[in-house]
Amino acid sequence: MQRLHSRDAGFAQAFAAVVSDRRESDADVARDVSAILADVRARGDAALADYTAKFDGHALGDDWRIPAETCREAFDALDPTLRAALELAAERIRAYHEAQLPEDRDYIDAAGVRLGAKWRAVDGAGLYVPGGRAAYPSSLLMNAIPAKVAGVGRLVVTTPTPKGAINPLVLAAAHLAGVDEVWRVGGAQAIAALAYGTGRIAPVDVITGPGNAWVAEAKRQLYGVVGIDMVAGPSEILVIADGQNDPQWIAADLLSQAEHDPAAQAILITDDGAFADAVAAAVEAEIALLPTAAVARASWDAHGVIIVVDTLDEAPALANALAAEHVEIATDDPEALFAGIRHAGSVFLGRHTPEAIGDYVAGPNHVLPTGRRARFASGLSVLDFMKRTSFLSVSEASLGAVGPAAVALAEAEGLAAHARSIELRLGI
Ligand SMILES: NC(=O)c1ccc[n+]([C@@H]2O[C@H](COP(=O)([O-])OP(=O)(O)OC[C@H]3O[C@@H](n4cnc5c(N)ncnc54)[C@H](O)[C@@H]3O)[C@@H](O)[C@H]2O)c1
Ligand SMILES: N[C@H](CO)Cc1c[nH]c[nH+]1
Ligand SMILES: [Zn+2]
Repeated sequence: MQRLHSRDAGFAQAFAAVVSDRRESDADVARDVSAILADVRARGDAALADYTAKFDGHALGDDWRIPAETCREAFDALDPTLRAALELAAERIRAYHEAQLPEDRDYIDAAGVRLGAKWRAVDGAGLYVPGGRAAYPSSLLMNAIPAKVAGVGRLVVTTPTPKGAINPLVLAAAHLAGVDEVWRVGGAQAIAALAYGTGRIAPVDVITGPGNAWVAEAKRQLYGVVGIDMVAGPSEILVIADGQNDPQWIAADLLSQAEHDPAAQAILITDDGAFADAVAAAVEAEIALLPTAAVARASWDAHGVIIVVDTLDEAPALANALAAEHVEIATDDPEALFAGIRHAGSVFLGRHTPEAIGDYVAGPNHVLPTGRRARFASGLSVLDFMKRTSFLSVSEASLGAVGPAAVALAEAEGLAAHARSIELRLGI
């Protein structure tokens, strides 16, 4: 962990280095991913099986696809408390995303031209559910429920099953969310299979979901062959906290994201130096209690940052430069700082809103842009599974009103056939 003070000489340079920290994807990852994508495109299922053996330690036999029946059985066998938790999460995620459904437009403008747009779902969506270091039934719900709400016809999940171990809660979530296909493949190779198709897996139109550096880079490289939601890579949290917080709570919040991945990042901004010390000590005490200590330790040591500022008024500008996936504001009046936050995947307001509540049950999507992409991207939504087709209808009268201007522009562009197609109808 590195500790900075905004008053120190050299802070601007040190902070710039934090902002440009390339945790997610370096040249090696990009090169390895492009080789994997090319190989899956060329060799299909054989390449998928090879990479699954290499990275997941699992030999695919006749068990590539998990039958719907197995998912239903996993759901039926759930412990009642876990089943209720999954159902609560699903209900809340569904309600939040139903409110995102866009409305078609159809109207006649002042010139008498009928104009509008129709929203339609994609035919097939590939939903990446991470599974390398942890299993993510919550990410299955976060992917599949918006896709269902959008009206996608075919929902295809890919998820790695390291050493062949299948997480039953992921299967139960697939049943609950109405997923059509579950394939036991992960990593860049799974993204390639979804984009190009293989002998077994038919291609999809859009790929969504989070993953580690290889998954995120594969989606980035394949954009254009398929649609993607955004690049949702290793998790990040920025906590802005005054000295009135319990240091243990804040330490736990920082570690909640550090434990995802050695490439994850947790940052604290505070205006209280003694509180910064207390949080640093609490992180050490909390890490010792975690079964995920090794990953959390690697992330905190390599990418953790504590920044002490003179006043929290400095925090929004720093937060906007970081454009973090998650921003927690733990103060009495979080709205005051929230007003200045322009770039963040999701913001958690107040001392009783830990980021982890958003990971599971709050309702907004936890698939969020990382690596400063919140400057231009948003969290996964129903709209990522839909596209808009515009339409127009021009009557003889309204062609008379707007047609001559189009003819003038076509002639100015030197495109005579364009001009004629309008002029002939105008009888010119
Ligand atoms: N941004 C978000 O919205 C969000 C949400 C949830 C999780 N996450 C992130 O998802 C990630 C989950 O990562 P994970 O590793 O547990 O699961 P994962 O499924 O994303 O990755 C596992 C796969 O990575 C591939 N891989 C691992 N090492 C490789 C190597 N050296 N070369 C090529 N491929 C390799 C393997 O194919 C393996 O199957 C974490 O980074 C977590 O922070 C992000
Ligand atoms: N924090 C992750 C997004 O960065 C989502 C998640 C799923 N399960 C636990 N956490
Ligand atoms: Zn999380």
